[in-house]
Amino acid sequence: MTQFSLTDLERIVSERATAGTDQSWTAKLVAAGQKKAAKKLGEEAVEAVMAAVTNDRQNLVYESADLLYHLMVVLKIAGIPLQEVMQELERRTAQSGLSEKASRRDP
Ligand SMILES: N=c1c2ncn([C@@H]3O[C@H](COP(=O)(O)OP(=O)(O)OP(=O)(O)O)[C@@H](O)[C@H]3O)c2ncn1[C@@H]1O[C@H](COP(=O)(O)O)[C@@H](O)[C@H]1O
Repeated sequence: MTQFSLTDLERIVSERATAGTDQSWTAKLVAAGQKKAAKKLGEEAVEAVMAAVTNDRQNLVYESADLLYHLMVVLKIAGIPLQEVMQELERRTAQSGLSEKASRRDP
């Protein structure tokens, strides 16, 4: 069982964001801007979806790692701390997804 967490990844992304662009993919993406980073996030999401629908377990693990990493880069560029996302997830634990969906439905 690994001790590595998204908080560790957030710290690494934050540290690498200001590294030399010839030495760091993170720095390169951050320098390229949100449009490029978000595009990469979308590509990795599609790759994860493809792995899921083809039941490619090993690739789904690999693409999920790519997806989470690129999400951390996008959040970094947007200036959104992971903590804020976790707070939103925590807030949602008060209600099931189905009842939340029902509450949004037109009467
Ligand atoms: N987790 C990751 C991680 N996951 C994926 N990637 C990189 O994401 C890039 C995108 O992958 P693709 O195959 O889609 O890239 P590509 O086809 O070459 O991309 P294009 O040029 O076509 O846009 C690759 O260069 C991967 O190496 C990552 N790069 C960095 N990290 C973490 O960030 C740390 C710092 O990395 P650097 O910022 O590169 O020092 C690493 O030690 C890791 O912990």
